[in-house]
Amino acid sequence: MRRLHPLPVRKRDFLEDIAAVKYVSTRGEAPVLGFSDVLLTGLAADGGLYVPQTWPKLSRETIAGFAGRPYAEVAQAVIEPFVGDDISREDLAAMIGEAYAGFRHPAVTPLVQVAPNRFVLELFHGPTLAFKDVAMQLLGRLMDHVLTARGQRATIVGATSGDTGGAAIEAFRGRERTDIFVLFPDGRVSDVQRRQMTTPTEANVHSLALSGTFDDCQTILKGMFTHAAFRDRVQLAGVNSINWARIVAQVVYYFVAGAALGAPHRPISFTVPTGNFGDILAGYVAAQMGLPIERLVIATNANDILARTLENGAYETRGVVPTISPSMDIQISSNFERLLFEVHGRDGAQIRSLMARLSQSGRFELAEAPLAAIREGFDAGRCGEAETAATIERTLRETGYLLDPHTAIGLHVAEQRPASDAPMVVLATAHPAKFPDAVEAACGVRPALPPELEPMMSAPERFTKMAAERGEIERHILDTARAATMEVS
Ligand SMILES: Cc1ncc(COP(=O)(O)O)c(C=O)c1O
Ligand SMILES: N[C@@H](CCOP(=O)(O)O)C(=O)O
Repeated sequence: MRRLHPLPVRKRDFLEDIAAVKYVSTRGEAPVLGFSDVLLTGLAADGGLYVPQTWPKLSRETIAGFAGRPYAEVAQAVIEPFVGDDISREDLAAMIGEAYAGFRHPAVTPLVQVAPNRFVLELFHGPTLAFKDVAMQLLGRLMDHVLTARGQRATIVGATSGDTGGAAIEAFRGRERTDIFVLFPDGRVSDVQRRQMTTPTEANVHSLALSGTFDDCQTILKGMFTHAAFRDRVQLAGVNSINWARIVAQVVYYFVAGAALGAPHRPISFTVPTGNFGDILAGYVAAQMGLPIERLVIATNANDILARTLENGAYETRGVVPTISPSMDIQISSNFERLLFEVHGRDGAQIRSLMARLSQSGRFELAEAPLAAIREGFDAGRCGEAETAATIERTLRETGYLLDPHTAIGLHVAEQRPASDAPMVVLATAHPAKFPDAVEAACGVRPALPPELEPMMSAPERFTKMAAERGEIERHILDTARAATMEVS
């Protein structure tokens, strides 16, 4: 632990726009809320996702000034305009300082050069070795802060394809005001990921292994949020990237990397291993705030719905295929809805219509103009199983750098891109030690866990196996959650 004291707080006048931001739903029919309410609400009551009414802007001088500054200082400048007056500047600074003090690297998210003009942004130095920690360590503190101020409790439910679950449990374990339930697809996560969810002994932690895929877990979760009686009775809150606070915390590292590589004086490109579209959406937000981004490149595994959509304009779900990058085994990318909202002129009615078509027929077609608007900022590429393994092996052989399978997908897709003067940053979303079997099979090297995580590999596991059936899961939560208070229909 390096720093537990609040950071020195800078004056607000270095921001162009500090007005308190209000949030609207992508489906246009939920109440307009402030930051703290959005934080506790998760999914909007109309099934949409909250986005800020306007995008705060950072000046070029502010962005240039981020170069070489401590991570926590940049985080304060980027996050504060989204929080507004809901949380005091001093409290926010203290929470940011604490959230990143425990990271294993002093830079929090260091950049590593792997080729001329190509960099890996290591996002895995948090407690559970995944990029999720960057947002989740702050989210746990923010929620606790708001719940304490309001004298409330909450029941957190999260859906995970492997990493969100462990990071959320780590952030909320033992917290007095929350119970946390994590739904994960049984048999479809790595041993390390499963043990991060099943070995914590705190009474407020509940891991549920569902027979199904991540998409089943996420659909059940969204169903709970639109089941008003259940939602109210357990005081439901969410920690997936449907929660706007998750996205905001992930915007920070785009600015950190961009400024380190010369922004705003030159544009930067980012390739992002993508599943639920939260991480790359944070890049889009950074661009809206003023970071010059040349391209945002979506990298997918065989579950390539987003790559297909960019190719032919049809967003069409297919069955989830298990891969050696299990955290990206996702076909319904929740946060794509936030981008759809932007490219449809923020028209909630159009988003309701697209989402209704998706739930009725598993597909919708994008009109020409919104598709063109998406293609203006984003590219996409896919990487198969053999290419993922080959990228791990070749990168280790040629550079000595050991990739996890998700990051390997990003690097492979980045390598296929035409040459450009803009530096390319590949987001390294997980530490290779989370996927030791896949990494060893690819390159013969078995990455070791940091010593403090070793004991969990032989600790007893505790989890409940359940069918992917929302009613049964809701009953289980009602029986177990300490925040449940009244009858539900
Ligand atoms: C290791 C890893 N890489 C990439 C992703 C995809 O990120 P997102 O869901 O934000 O698109 C995930 C899961 O979210 C992940 O855990
Ligand atoms: N890949 C994620 C899936 C959930 O994504 P989230 O960012 O919406 O929480 C995981 O590892 O659980």
